[in-house]
Amino acid sequence: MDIIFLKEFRTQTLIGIYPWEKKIPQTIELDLEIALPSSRACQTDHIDDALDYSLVTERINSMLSNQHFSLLETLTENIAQMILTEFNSPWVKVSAAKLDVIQGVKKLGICIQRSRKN
Ligand SMILES: Nc1nc2c(c(=O)[nH]1)N=C([C@H](O)[C@@H](O)CO)CN2
Repeated sequence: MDIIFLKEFRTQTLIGIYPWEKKIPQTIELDLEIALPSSRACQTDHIDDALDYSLVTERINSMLSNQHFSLLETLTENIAQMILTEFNSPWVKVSAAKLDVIQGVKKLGICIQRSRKN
């Protein structure tokens, strides 16, 4: 299985359970592993045969700029389901972390793995 990975992808979004978190965007850090539907690009060297990772970051930025999630759980689930359906990936791992939100904890978050149901 071939995998595209994106590490320490930082983006801004409204996230959290508290009233201030519904108004003030926070930086979150995403780590993604995206299984590829095909390894064709390894032979052809054509972007049309690849999963274009720049489209993934654009789509995530667009999703997160238009929505507020209360929980990191729902944020990661929405990203995972979008990647499985829109990018035809068979399997995805999504981690999302908040930075410096609890004293003494540099990063905290959640990591989920999801597979496409055929
Ligand atoms: N399991 C979770 N616990 C908590 C979350 C969360 O998203 N998932 N969020 C918060 C608050 O929004 C907090 O991060 C604000 O500092 C608390 N617990």
